[in-house]
Amino acid sequence: MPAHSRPGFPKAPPPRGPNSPRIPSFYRPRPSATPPLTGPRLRSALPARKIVGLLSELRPQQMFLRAVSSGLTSLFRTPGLAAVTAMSTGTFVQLDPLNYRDGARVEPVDSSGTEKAFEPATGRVIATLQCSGETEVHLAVKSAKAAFEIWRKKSGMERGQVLLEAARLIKEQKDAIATMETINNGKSIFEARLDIDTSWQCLEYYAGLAASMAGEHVQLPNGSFGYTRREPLGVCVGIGAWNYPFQIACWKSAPALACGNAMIFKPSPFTPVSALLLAEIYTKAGAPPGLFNVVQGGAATGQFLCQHRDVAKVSFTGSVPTGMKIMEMSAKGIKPVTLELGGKSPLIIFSDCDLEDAVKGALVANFLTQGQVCCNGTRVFVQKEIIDKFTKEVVKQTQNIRIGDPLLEDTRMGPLINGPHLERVLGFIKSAKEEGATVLYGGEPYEPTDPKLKHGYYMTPCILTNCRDDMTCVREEIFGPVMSILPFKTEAEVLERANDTTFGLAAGVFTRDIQRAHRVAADLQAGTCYINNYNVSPVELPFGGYKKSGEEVGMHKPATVASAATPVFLSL
Ligand SMILES: NC(=O)c1ccc[n+]([C@@H]2O[C@H](COP(=O)([O-])OP(=O)(O)OC[C@H]3O[C@@H](n4cnc5c(N)ncnc54)[C@H](O)[C@@H]3O)[C@@H](O)[C@H]2O)c1
Repeated sequence: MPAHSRPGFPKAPPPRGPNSPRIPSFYRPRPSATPPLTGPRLRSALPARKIVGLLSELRPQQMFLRAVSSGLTSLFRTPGLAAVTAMSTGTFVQLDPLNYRDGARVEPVDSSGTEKAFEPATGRVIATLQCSGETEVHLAVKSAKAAFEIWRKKSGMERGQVLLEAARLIKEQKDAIATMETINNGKSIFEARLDIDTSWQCLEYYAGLAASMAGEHVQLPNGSFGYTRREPLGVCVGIGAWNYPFQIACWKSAPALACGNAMIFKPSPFTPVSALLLAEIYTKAGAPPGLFNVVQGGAATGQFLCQHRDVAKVSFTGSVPTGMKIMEMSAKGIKPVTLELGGKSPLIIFSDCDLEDAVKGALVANFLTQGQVCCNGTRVFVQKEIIDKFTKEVVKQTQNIRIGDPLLEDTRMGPLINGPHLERVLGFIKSAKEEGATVLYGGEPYEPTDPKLKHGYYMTPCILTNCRDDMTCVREEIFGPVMSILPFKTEAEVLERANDTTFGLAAGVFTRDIQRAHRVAADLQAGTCYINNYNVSPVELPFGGYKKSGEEVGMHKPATVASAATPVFLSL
């Protein structure tokens, strides 16, 4: 999941009707007299739940911020999330409990160890989380089951109202949530705000769907009739990645809750903080306590969740190797699973493109969130006639990307998520050079001039040329700001090379030839294909993958985003 608010795209969708292509997958499929349908019938649905309001309004006594300024350390109660908005890099520490159960923050009753969460911009520890043990996971499931019994009896309209209120609260607190996201994840505040927009939009979207998801009436011979009902699955588990922490929590919980389920969400241990804000918002919006619980932890906690006999479904966002384990565990319990996994997506730039847009598109496809985006178009295929011109311009624009304190308004690239990940990304660049690639620009550790950022995990965005399809940097997901440029001659050739991958999350094409654009989009084996744009993710469209990028059981329903908007420009 991306997850993915994308700049330059039309604004907030209104709630949609039942015929929308994006059907939640958290309903229990029911036997039907009619031939099986794709979409609603094949998919299942997640739990719905209220939003708990602001931290300050809910439990001011539990929210502390440690402010470090001018060498002095003070501990004070926050006057609310608004205080977070006003915070600067290097000052936030989260001391509240990070689990959420029965409508309140709690410490887990048992734990399988602790994990430290960092502020990537400074390398400071901002939270130490207790990894929930088996007993805590069981308590979270028990609490969610009780909430489910209340929630499943609500009408779709009632569930939609709670989701709408939650969306409103997110909107109201957008800047504060975005600030928290930037502090814990490192993405620029400019991007974090866009993520929060697609978060509340998702809740609004499913709020609109909730009341209209219905079963069918079927006429039978001799005046008899039959009908189908749409029933929620029960307690669903959401497991998230660290690159879009709040947005992933919303994108998983909104469809689940809209369909009448309860959800237990486990964030990545790298980004434990913002899911709590969503839990509090749901509670404040009127969800019964327990409907959206948060348990913190790593692999062991995730396994307890997946293996729990009362968990009906697992929705996972993360890497392919973990996705395989999740699928295996879920198979043992005959549980449906949704997998949103990694990618190595192609971006194809034909010589008849609008070059300026194509360059912007390549930047957006590679450097958002410091390149830590699942659907990034990191294999940039450029037609030979324009490759020199394209490369020169893309290097020029990349040099202008402002790297630094992610909370500053004009920063466009912040730090990577942590030290080991930065080392891993730099390792890919080293091996690319060893295999014969040329670094045209970047790919080095970077130290911003501001001394408080000295221990942050920064690097310069990297552009590689002289790449071949068989190189490690071209085949494997790097998950960092590394663009590989590859020349091509013909449409047929580039299609074959673009599809020659075990992934299939996204793809892009830049051309002025409208017929070619749609022909190529149709032949690309990818869950989403962008035409003359990249990395826009409207909530109305499905987001899934081919091959190892993951998908729900069922037919591929690839989305093509043919954009009239210009790709957002990353440099200032
Ligand atoms: N397709 C999408 O929508 C999408 C969106 C965002 C990120 N991603 C992918 O996510 C990956 C990066 O995220 P990551 O590093 O957090 O991935 P990861 O697979 O390491 O971890 C993802 C989550 O799974 C948990 N986990 C790890 N081992 C587990 C186990 N054995 N059982 C249960 N849970 C377990 C982690 O604690 C974390 O919450 C990239 O590959 C990226 O492409 C995909």
